[in-house]
Amino acid sequence: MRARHAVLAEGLRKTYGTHEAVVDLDLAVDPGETYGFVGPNGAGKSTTINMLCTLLRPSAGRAEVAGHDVTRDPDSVRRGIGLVFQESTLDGELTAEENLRFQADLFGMPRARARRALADLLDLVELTHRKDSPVRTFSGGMRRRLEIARGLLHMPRVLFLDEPTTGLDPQTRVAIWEHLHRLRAEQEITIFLTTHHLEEAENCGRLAIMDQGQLVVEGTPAELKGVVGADLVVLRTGDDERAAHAVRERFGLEARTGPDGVRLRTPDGAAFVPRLCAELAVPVHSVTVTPPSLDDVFLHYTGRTIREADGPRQPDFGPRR
Ligand SMILES: Nc1ncnc2c1ncn2[C@@H]1O[C@H](COP(=O)(O)OP(=O)(O)OP(=O)(O)O)[C@@H](O)[C@H]1O
Repeated sequence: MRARHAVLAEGLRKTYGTHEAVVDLDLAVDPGETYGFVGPNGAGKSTTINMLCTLLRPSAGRAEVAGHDVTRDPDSVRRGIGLVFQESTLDGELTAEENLRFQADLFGMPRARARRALADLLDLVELTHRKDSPVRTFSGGMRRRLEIARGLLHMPRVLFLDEPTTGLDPQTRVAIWEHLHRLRAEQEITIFLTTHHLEEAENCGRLAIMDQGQLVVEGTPAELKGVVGADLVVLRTGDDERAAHAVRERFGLEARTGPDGVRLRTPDGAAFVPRLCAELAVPVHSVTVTPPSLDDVFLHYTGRTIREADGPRQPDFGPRR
């Protein structure tokens, strides 16, 4: 029988001495979901994933993964999950195929089944043409794809990915996500990942924002952004002052002029723009609509931007307001 939840945690806690790394965590992830754990460095994401993967014993509370209790039945949990860690654990001297075969042997997979699974997975992550090359000759993105394939070799029900695209360039990040979406659709597995890249979190069906060991809020990216509020609409017009005045009078919205044009906020920018252009009586040269970002959500709930919480980092979340 299939477990009702792919991942379930109740009052899960991890304490290191007096430091509470994870505090009374409750969560439930359905089979087939892509669930993201988002938060700055030190939020407790890896500690949580390690408890769920049976690599770390909880200090209190309980968790079930793929239908099995992580403390009472860790072997069954391990058989039901695949893992991709932040650091590469591939052997650079072995070829892609040898790395996978080594893993299949570890799992005691019968040869014929392993051969088929291996060929299918190399195909899925588009590495068949490089299967005989030593992994040391692979790019970062190729290695990560191979690691994902390796994590899937024994056909787990839940794939855990700790920071799946950290250290990869934005194009490679997008490519990895194309693979992840495809494999979720083709293999119907649950994906549970941690990330502190907010743009990556957009790929998840549901997100939990974590800060200082606690789950701050949970929801779909759209729900979370909806809580923060309105889209930003920026108009370039023939007469910005007149346009701003008309927006205030006609639509009752706050509108300000600035070097980039007229700025206003409204809950559904895309639906509002056609009406605005039709009724404004000022020529509109261009319109941009920017939805609230997940960074806005993080700020809303924690009082800090994720970058402030993280310390100095590269600006990789796109434009901020
Ligand atoms: N073995 C340990 N001993 C003591 N403290 C630890 C240990 N492992 C983690 N911590 C602390 O627990 C907290 C949570 O760490 P964790 O690695 O889970 O965070 P994270 O959200 O995964 O961060 P990152 O994105 O940097 O991996 C941090 O304050 C960390 O310093």
